[in-house]
Order: sequence, then structure tokens, then C-alpha cells
Amino acid sequence: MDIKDITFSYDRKTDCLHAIHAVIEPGRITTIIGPNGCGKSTLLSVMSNNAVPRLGQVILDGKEITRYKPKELARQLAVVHQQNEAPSDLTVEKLVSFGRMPHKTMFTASRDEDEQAVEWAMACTNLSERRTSTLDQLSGGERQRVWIAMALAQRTPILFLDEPTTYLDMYYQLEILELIRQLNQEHGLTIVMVLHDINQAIRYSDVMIAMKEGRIIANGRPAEVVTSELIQAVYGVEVIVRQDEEAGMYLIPLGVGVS
Ligand SMILES: Nc1ncnc2c1ncn2[C@@H]1O[C@H](COP(=O)(O)OP(=O)(O)OP(=O)(O)O)[C@@H](O)[C@H]1O
Repeated sequence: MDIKDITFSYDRKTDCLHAIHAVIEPGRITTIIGPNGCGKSTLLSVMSNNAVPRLGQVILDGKEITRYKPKELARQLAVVHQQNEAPSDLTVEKLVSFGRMPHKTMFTASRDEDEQAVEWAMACTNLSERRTSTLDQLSGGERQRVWIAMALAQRTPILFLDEPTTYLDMYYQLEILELIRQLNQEHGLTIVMVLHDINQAIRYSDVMIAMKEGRIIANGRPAEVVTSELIQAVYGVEVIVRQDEEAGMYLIPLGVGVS
């Protein structure tokens, strides 16, 4: 996916993305980091054609995404949003099966393929045994996995996740991130996600994009992007970046400094 000079404004007065330029490498995990309000979710919206830029283009497989039909794009790209809502009496299986909508047409409905995709999505996310549970019977972590399962049932080569670990405890955060890694390594999915935890981003990403005030400040391998200078410039936080054999690279926040 090529993101070419994207400038975006919600009100046509103030731009909140400024000439964003990046290439999303297929088969990789790319993580977008940056402070609250810097434009991460907006960029994901533009990249998934949920928001139309004022200037610039997003090209997917040689075609501008605004030219895709909605179902055609939904067969290429699935999005797990930051906030998701559904009637609480829906069962896990029913909700996951909604992921099959882009594949249903009048002529080519294949029940077997739909069933297999739903089974696969529930198995990947460890939800098979909870298929008959309703949303209100699930924990926050399980509910988060249902949204991911629904996106997986779409069977797309590209998956976007906006803060997939929010509200989860340490165990469930790691469980989701391990699942994302597995989807990437075993099923070849191209992943783009937004994370706030820089140490998790370092650990689970091939590429990191750091944003500030609607601009990309750094883009590269975690070791290239995460430096104490960059974190100070982007977040105004003083950190030490360490490296050890067991933990790999990690940072320790020291305090709030001058940005
Ligand atoms: N629907 C909207 N209408 C108007 N302005 C919006 C809308 N959504 C976001 N914004 C503004 O656009 C800017 C970028 O917001 P965005 O949600 O993309 O940031 P973010 O980096 O994802 O933030 P966070 O880390 O807090 O989720 C912010 O100034 C925000 O207030």
C-alpha cells in the first residue's frame, strides 16, 4: 500500500494530517505510535477509505482505494476499530459471521466457505467454545477477540487494528499481540496497528511509524525509530533506551521533559 502525500481535514479549515507519505510493506507488521490526537486513527481511516483526504492518494494493488467498491475493498482489508458496538444479546458465532458479508453475492454464496472462515476465525481467537455465548456474557478480553475474529472471518490479506490492547490486562494484551504475530507469520497477513505501549510496539513490529501533530517524524525498523531523542521530541518524555540479551530492546520512562 502506498500512502502518497495525504492531507486531511475534518472541517476543511484545519488540517490534521499534513502531506503523509509512507509505504506499507506487504507481509510485515507496521505499528503507528504517537501522542493522543496526533492523527493515528485518522490516518487509519484514510488508509481504509473511511475518510477521504483533501489531497493525496492511497494506492492498493495499483488502484486508488477511493475507486474500490465497498465489498471489493472489504475483501482486501479488514479493520478492528478502537470502539465497537453491537447488541449485547448477539452470540459470538453470529457476530463473527457478519465478517462474511463482503463475500456474499446473489450468485456465489458458498455456505461451506463461509462456515470454514467463521470456524477458522473463532479457532484462531480461541472462541470456538464460546460460540453460543452472548456479548454481555464475555470479559473485555474475550469481547476484543470477537471483534478481531469478525475481521478475520473477512479473510483479507490486510488487517488494521486501532489500539487492539486497550482496556486489557497484561495477560490479554500479550495474548492479542501473540495472535497478531501468529496471523502475520503463519498466515502471511499484512498488519497495520496503532499501539500506545512503545515496548510492545518494539517487540511486535517489523516497522514503526512515529507521528506528531499530523506528520510522520520517523519511519523504519524499531531500532532505527526508537531513540531517546525521538521519544523526547515526539512525547516530551525523557527515557533511557536499553538493550539486553533476554529482553531485546526496551525503554524505561524517566519523567516528563521539555518537548
Ligand atoms: N470526527 C472528528 N471530527 C472532528 N475532529 C476530529 C474527529 N476525529 C478526530 N478529530 C481530531 O483530529 C485530530 C486527530 O485525531 P485522531 O483520533 O486521529 O488522533 P489519535 O492519534 O488517533 O489519538 P488517540 O491516541 O487519542 O486515539 C485530533 O485533533 C482530533 O480532535
